[in-house]
Amino acid sequence: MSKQQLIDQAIAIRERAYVPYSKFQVGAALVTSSGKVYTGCNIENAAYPVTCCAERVAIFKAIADGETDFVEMAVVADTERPVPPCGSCRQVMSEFFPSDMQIHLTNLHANTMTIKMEDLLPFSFQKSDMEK
Ligand SMILES: O=c1ccn([C@H]2C[C@H](O)[C@@H](CO)O2)c(=O)[nH]1
Ligand SMILES: [Zn+2]
Repeated sequence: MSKQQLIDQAIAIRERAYVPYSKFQVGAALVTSSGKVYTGCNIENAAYPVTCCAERVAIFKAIADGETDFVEMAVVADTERPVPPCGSCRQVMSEFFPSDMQIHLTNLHANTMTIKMEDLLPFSFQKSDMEK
């Protein structure tokens, strides 16, 4: 699975976004250590805050399927710059992704930025912070 193949999967699933409110489609594709790819699109709701972002849909699909080890992710939206994940998604990513995991953020013009988890959410609250 090349970086471009992963981005292509994110672009494809983006078409399934349920976005009657924002009309802003986002797609994500997540690779597990077992080599599987889990994809996600954003799913909105009439009660706006209930919306789930594409990144979390992909992560939660994988977790529910028993996959907990992740190696790479791609996220795409029709943005001017590579799409920046929201704060809630960054926190969920930091729960499951290794600090050196690479996340490819891109747009429909192939402007791509690859960033490590620890740089996407530095000084993040972790499970270990609750253990003295
Ligand atoms: O990285 C992002 C940013 C936004 N959204 C979604 C949430 C909402 O449906 C719409 C507008 O915020 O885009 C994502 O899925 N991922
Ligand atoms: Zn988000």
